[in-house]
Amino acid sequence: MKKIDWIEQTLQTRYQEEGNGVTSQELAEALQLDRSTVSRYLNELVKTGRAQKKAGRPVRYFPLEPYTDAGGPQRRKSCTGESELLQEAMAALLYPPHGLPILFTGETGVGKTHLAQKLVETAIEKEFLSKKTPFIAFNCAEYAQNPELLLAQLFGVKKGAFTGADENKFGLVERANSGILFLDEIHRLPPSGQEMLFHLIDQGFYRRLGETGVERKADIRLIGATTKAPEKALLPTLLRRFPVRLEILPLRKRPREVREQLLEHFLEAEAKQMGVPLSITARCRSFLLQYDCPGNIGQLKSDIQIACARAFLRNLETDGKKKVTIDFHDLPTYLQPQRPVTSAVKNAIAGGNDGQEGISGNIYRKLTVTKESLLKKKASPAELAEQLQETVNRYVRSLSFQQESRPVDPAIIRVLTRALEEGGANEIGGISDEQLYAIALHIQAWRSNPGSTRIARNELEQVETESVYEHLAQKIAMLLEREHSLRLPPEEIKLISLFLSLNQRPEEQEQPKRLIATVCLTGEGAAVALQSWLEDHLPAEDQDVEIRSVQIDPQTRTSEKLDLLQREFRLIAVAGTVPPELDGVPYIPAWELYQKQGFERLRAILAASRSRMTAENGLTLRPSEIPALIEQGLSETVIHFNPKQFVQLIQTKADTFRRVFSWEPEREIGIWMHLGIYTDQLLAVQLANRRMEKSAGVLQTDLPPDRIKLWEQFLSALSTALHVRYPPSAASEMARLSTTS
Ligand SMILES: Nc1ncnc2c1ncn2[C@@H]1O[C@H](COP(=O)(O)OP(=O)(O)OP(=O)(O)O)[C@@H](O)[C@H]1O
Repeated sequence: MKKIDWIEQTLQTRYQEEGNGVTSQELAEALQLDRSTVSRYLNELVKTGRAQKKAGRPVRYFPLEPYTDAGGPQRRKSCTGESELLQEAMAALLYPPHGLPILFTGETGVGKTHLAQKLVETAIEKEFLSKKTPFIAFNCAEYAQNPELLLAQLFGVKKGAFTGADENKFGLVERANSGILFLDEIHRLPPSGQEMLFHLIDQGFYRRLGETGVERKADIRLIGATTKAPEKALLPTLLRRFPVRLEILPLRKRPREVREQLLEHFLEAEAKQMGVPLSITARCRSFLLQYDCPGNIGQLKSDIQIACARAFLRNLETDGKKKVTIDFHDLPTYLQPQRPVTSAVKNAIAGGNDGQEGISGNIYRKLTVTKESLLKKKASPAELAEQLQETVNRYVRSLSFQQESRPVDPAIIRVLTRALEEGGANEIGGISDEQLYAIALHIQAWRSNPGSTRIARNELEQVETESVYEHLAQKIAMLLEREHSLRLPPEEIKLISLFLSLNQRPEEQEQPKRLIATVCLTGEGAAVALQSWLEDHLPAEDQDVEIRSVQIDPQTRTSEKLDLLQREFRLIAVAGTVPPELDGVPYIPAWELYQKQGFERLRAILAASRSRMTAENGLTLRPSEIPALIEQGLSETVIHFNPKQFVQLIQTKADTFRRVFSWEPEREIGIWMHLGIYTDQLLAVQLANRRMEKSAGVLQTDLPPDRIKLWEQFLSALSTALHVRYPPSAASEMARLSTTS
């Protein structure tokens, strides 16, 4: 940076701190420059209109224009209303000699990451930083379940630091040297990591994991971000290292103009992608400007993207019209409680809450290309409509924000549940939750606007449903009338019986579709990114595999959505940043999947799941293929023991286990993978000298003792070979996992 810019910018910062002008002596001290040099530059700034001075003794200098505004008034009015924050952050980022660490706080989706990126871009644009300045962004939540790995990612690892660390690896701190390190969800750093970080901030030195000798030097400017109250989430010692803390307000607390500007900005961006003129109805615009948006800018953006995709689809279907207009019905379904149930609602119920960033690629181009290729293949209009709708549904699923916020009246759910119970729904195989929700939403829609559902009575009457569903639907109608004075017309009752009957078909007739769940702690970041990556990379023969992103509860490691999905699909693998509590389903960490071996492992799982699909034709995975698959699977996942040795140990006992538990091959792989990952986690805890998790003692179980014994013996052999200590409950836990319920 040029000296004059440096002086101008320090003048800015000082002025903000002190408010009543700065003397050349004060500036000279702050910058450790000679006073006469500083005076010279200050006068130059005054001459060129970038500062002003107030006569007196001593003379005081004031900044004139915020330096972030070199882009002129247009820029200052940037759609984000963020210029003051940027200005403050810029002053901190460039504060000599190495910048001051900055902490952005604010609810999810307020734009913390966006602001950090913008800050660095602006600094580069204005040549305060060189174009080559590295900017490394890392989300600490992604490895929070494995603190060792998290620290290894950040600080690097020394070869041999632990089993599996077979080469020296440098960390992100090294990559960010002489540049900027952005740590999102910084509160996820374990205390030891927070300590390493403030040592780095204070001293400019750090060590790779496992290194003991000389420290390494790194000169980084640090930006942290957190959704938590920093006083509660960070160690006080680290918190004190952040002299500049900037809170980004949630959308609801920001002026209306900010929302207007954001709306314009996102619409413009979508119009650009569409390549056709885009407009929006007044009703829709005013809705978007005032609706409750708990996911902040991220949600507003994804809601607008959904509306645009739907409007574009309508335009594509009606053809001819060259202009796309977004109207109220294009808004995401969960914003429209009075909207009748469509297949999109059903899909959204099974798949919502999928995040903000959207699937990769341009949805409009995808739609246009799909349409053209289907037309070439001479697809029927119905097929065309179905395919296009499905493309939009996938997109909506990947963007839909917080399905939980879709309101369903619990009173209606209660009536439905009671009617189904009393009507004997269990005897016909039960009704799924998704189905229940779809019906509840429909009834709710009908109640708030009885004319809106426009049911074609005559057509419905021609559709046959079995009497058992008609009976159930009658029962629902009766209870609704009795308890809520809601009298459903006959066509509505018929429709409900159709909803009920639809549920039964797929399970009886077809194999459920295969599913890969991508998971992370928010269900939005890594999970969505992985979902779209997988959608682009699935082998041709596995294109039928459904991929859904899911949030995992950090405490329980479970997910209701995943439970729901498993009723509809056959879950063959989970990939992501947190291994969920799941029996017998292989888990592939995200970082591994992006590497060759990880992807190979996924291919193996896909192939195994395909052969299981054709198992009825006698094509199934052979037991002899299993060890190689496990070894391959574990080789990139585990770092604390040698997978080859582990597999050899398994093979000594594999036949016995197979005989006792009669696993299917896929299940067997899952069980061994589970044990491997579990063992690795235990070793990680033990190696880090952390207290071993409190064992619940031997589990109360009614499993046959010989099965538990078998596991006890095997775990004891593993204990000796791998130097791992299993808690007393491990054997019964493994026996429970491996026993088919
Ligand atoms: N001022 C803005 N102008 C344009 N787009 C923005 C702005 N702020 C945020 N966005 C967009 O909104 C989305 C969410 O923003 P971002 O990821 O920065 O939020 P965050 O506060 O970091 O959220 P989280 O805490 O969940 O990580 C991103 O797609 C981002 O590009």
